[in-house]
Amino acid sequence: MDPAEDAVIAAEGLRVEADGRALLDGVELRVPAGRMLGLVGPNGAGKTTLLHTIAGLRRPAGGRVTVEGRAAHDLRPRELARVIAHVPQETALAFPFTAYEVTLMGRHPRLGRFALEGPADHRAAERAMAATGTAHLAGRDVTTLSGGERQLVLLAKALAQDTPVLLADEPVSALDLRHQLGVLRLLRDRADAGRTVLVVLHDLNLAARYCTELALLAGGRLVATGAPAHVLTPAHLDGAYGIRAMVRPDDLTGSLTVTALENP
Ligand SMILES: Nc1ncnc2c1ncn2[C@@H]1O[C@H](COP(=O)(O)OP(=O)(O)OP(=O)(O)O)[C@@H](O)[C@H]1O
Repeated sequence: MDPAEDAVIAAEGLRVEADGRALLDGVELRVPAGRMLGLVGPNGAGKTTLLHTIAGLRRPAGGRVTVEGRAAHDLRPRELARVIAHVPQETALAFPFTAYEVTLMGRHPRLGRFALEGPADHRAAERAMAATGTAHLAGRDVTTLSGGERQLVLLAKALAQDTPVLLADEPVSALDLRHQLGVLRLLRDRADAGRTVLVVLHDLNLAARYCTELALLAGGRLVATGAPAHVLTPAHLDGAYGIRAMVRPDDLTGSLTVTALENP
């Protein structure tokens, strides 16, 4: 991440606390447009907390985080939703809307007060469902969908929102292999088209393969940021996860693969 480039997402000395404990401390991050940043790190490292803070759901206790130059928690929710789409880690859906209605809700921040969706909104929803392979679920009650189907519909909703910034918290955690690759390709294509994507991933091999850069978080602090080859080193992985790991380029994809070894 070149500090000279304009950052769409920027964190400076970011500190977030809960119950007097630091969940994030001294986080420095700059993500320019056109990048797909993979946020990786062990359970409880602070990945979701960082995503929530960028999305304005948490207020920093120190430092600052900005999106397109403005602090997310200072923006009104509708304003914010025109800039950031957020795919949450939790995919539970309480109300029996259809998958199409849920996807179309992604358009609501763009509508005027009391305005109804127009043809452009319906087209955006249909495109998002086609892109996520969920068109066949359009008429289904979302409370009856499988975990993976729900995850894809929530991604469709975020895509329909059509924002310059997309935050996705473990968006492939419930997906089969084909859908994992499809979703990560979709996110990478959006980044390559000039949007900014921040994605939390546990699978380091997929992270190395699809992300333009990685940020490795542990204990609320950034261990390393930059190109996958800079971040995914045995020393960093030992420091963050406490594992011994081999890191090699994959013969077929050329991207790095991490093989974690059991402790002797
Ligand atoms: N509201 C809260 N009050 C107290 N502690 C919290 C709160 N929210 C999160 N934490 C703690 O902050 C730490 C970071 O949580 P976070 O959800 O950001 O981790 P994560 O890296 O996303 O983890 P995972 O990979 O398990 O999803 C955890 O130890 C969690 O227990």
